[in-house]
Amino acid sequence: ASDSSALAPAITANYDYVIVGGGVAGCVLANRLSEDRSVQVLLLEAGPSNQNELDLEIPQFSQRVLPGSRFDWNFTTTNQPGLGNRSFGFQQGFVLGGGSSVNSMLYARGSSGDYDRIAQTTGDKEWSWNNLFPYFLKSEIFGPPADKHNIKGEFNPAVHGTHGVVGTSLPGFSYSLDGLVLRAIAQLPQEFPFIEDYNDGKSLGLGWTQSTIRNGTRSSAATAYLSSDVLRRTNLHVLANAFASRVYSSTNKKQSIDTVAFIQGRNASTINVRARKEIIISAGALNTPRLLLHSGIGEAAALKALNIPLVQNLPSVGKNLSDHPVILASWNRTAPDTIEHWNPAVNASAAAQALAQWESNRTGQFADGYTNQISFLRLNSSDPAVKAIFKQYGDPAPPGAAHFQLLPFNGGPFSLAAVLLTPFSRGTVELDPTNPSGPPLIDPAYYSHPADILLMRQAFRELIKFSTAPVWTSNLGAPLNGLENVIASGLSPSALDPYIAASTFSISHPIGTAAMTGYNAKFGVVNPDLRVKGVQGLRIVDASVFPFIPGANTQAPTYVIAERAADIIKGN
Ligand SMILES: Cc1cc2nc3c(=O)[nH]c(=O)nc-3n(C[C@H](O)[C@H](O)[C@H](O)COP(=O)(O)OP(=O)(O)OC[C@H]3O[C@@H](n4cnc5c(N)ncnc54)[C@H](O)[C@@H]3O)c2cc1C
Repeated sequence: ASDSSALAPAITANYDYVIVGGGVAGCVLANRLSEDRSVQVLLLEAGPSNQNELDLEIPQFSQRVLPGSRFDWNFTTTNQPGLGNRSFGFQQGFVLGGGSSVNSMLYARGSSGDYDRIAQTTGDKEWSWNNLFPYFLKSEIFGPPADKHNIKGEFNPAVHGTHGVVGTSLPGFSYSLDGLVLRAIAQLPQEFPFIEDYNDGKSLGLGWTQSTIRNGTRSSAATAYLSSDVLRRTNLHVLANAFASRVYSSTNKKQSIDTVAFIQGRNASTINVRARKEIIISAGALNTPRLLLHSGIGEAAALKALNIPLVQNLPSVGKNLSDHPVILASWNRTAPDTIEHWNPAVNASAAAQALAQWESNRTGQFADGYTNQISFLRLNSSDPAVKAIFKQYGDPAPPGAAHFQLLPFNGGPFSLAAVLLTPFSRGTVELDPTNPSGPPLIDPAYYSHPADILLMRQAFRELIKFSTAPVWTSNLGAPLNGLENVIASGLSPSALDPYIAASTFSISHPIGTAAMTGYNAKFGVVNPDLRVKGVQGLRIVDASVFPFIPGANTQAPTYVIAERAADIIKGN
């Protein structure tokens, strides 16, 4: 299954394009660039193949793939002063398909303002929502849910692609919780309006989750863009278990990058491949800056301290790391259809039955994702506390865009997650001076900007408001894990802030560490055409190029960046 030789024929010394990283962006590029059969494309992926891995196919298994599995890079953050000095695992996909092979499959594009802001700040209007919209449709193939229920009123067909490759669909298994959530928003329609489709670029409210699931099976960048017919292209070479350690120039012009050094498998010797046209780094927001720094592209002083010869002084490499912090609030809930009911450790026969059903026709509980509703919500700017934050720090969301997301999880206990979509804090990815070739130092710097704790407090207050809808009175039990004290305190900052610090974790949406800025900007890593500033032959295409974190789960935005990048590279 994860035999890389099944994917790749013999390596040669030269290709037209060498793509480093077979995740969301890398798979898109491998597919689109190799559509031209006259060019030779090599895709290098550090992790194993995704093929024949049941854990990566069954949607409901997404939560058991990570953390700490062989499909995770197993990174850890540095100690976070904003979180009581805790550090924790920062999950990233280590497998063909990258994050999309292991993630929670939520499909969300963000608001038009997320993209218009990129267009504005980079001076390239082609990055605007209106221009990118066709690329969303190009990448997507929207299909029926696993249970084939009538989905009229649950989405807007006008904003979805039906001829693309990444499968998307609405929930394919219903739970008693679904009815409770809908009743809760009907009881609090001002704060939590229903939205038919949150993917039209402007919708705020709570609606049915769209997930990257097709025919009851995870649709990842690998299954979608590297399907068997694409892998049969003789001009596309996909190599798994191939870790790129450096990009460099084979000539005496050190800023003309044309070679990738990589190692395939443990203890293997280094292989060098040349790209006749260009090298594209798509290693993700944590590994892309790591590879750039190892290649001498980064802040001159930091590289000198590490004895890495300087190729290009770009102080912004590894800076501007942004991520969505998330906190959970949980209550006791007993119901016959919480997810635990199908957990093999809790109910082996129900789990075996669900597996048999999934194997026979790709339906049932295992064909569904983890949360059947999703929301995109703005903080209420007429609330005095919110007003004060915006007055002092500015409104971090583009006009009409969400500040936070609430996600209900059908567990017993029942949990509500609050995700801060618009953090001000910026962190870093650096090489570890004590072990430069080891894992990078990842410092998301949560709540290092004073506004973020205030914003998270407000998001949490909204979460608690949601939990006061009358429907929950008879359907939820006691609050858990210290939440009872926070509620008893009337959500006072002295109780709330320690709760937030203790329960914040990452939703694994890192971006921004090789940010795109205008051609004449004094900072940033890539130009609007995604070429590395001051370097020839090298482009970056992945989540690291976002200058601002989108107000959405980050895979759909990354798919669209990569689709447009493919056209830029092909000169379309
Ligand atoms: C646990 C988890 C849950 C998530 N849930 C969601 C969700 O529900 N919805 C959503 O929209 N987003 C979600 N995301 C985020 C989403 O998956 C990412 O935003 C997306 O994958 C980013 O794409 P990328 O191309 O930038 O990087 P990735 O998809 O991470 O791809 C990078 C690839 O490069 C490879 N690589 C790295 N370094 C090297 C090297 N030196 N040599 C060779 N290969 C290398 C990696 O192994 C990886 O396969 C989640 C992510 C995780 C980890």
